[in-house]
Amino acid sequence: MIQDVAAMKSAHLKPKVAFLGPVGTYTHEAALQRFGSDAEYTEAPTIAAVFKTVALGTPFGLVPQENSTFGSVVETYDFLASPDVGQSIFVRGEIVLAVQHCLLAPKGTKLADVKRVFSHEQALGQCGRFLSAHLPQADLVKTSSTAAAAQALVSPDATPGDAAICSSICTSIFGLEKLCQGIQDVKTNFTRFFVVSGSLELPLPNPQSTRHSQALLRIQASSQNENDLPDIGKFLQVLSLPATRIDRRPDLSKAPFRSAYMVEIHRRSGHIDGAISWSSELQNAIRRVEAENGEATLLGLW
Ligand SMILES: O=C(O)C(=O)C[C@]1(C(=O)O)C=C[C@@H](O)C=C1
Repeated sequence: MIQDVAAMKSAHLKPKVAFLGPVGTYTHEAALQRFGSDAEYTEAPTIAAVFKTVALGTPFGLVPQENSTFGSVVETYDFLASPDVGQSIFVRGEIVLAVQHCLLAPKGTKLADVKRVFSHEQALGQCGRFLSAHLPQADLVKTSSTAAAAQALVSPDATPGDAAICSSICTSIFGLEKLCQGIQDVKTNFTRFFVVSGSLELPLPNPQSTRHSQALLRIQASSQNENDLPDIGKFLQVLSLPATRIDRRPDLSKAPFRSAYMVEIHRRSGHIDGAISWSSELQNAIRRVEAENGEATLLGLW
């Protein structure tokens, strides 16, 4: 209890925030926008490591959730499908960032010299048309983040002809040269990030709103009914709340081909000031799913 109070106070004064590193990723930029330059930042090498760092006690974390061109970030949803989320990690907010990708390479490299392009699979996907039009022969190498791709170009393993797709800021961080900019397929390209925390109660610094109107639930078939294919339509019907998106990942805790559905819910606007609280509304909805032999877990509230 004393520890909880201390954690709350320190989260407020100088928040500790884990992000997908190294410095220079879009996630770092989103974290700086949300928590400011005074926060104490921890670089995590992968998205899974951000979640784990938060589960182990770092109060906040930032993970990419979806890109407006390439879609859901699979590594994030794989973690949201796992039992840790909803127990020791919760989604507490979101932030949207405009993403303009650049092609960077060591000084002196020309576009015609490029043989390998390093980047996060999201960035490679968002620049698919540029890559097939300008570098159709290049090998595409997936990295854990865009800044990790830029870092690879200055590592001892780098070879001439290596380039990276990443943010413009990596030019100065890693001493690289910009070969092209704005290379993503769609000019207006945005990524949405989730703010995650180890508890639903820990106060967020500079909260965007004190009234929660969004939530994330994970819906699965209950363990007793593993052999029946669950009727997700039925679960959504009894949920009886506006579901604005559904993502599906394999449910690794059950039989093969079973699903975990991550369902984003918005509170009906007329209810925001209503007598029943948003979390009570959600608890009632969770009970209705359970009455239909489903399992529903609250993964976040913001
Ligand atoms: O690699 C980064 O820079 C990230 O922050 C990850 C990430 C993602 O996973 O979507 C974030 C924004 C861009 O869409 C590309 C990559």
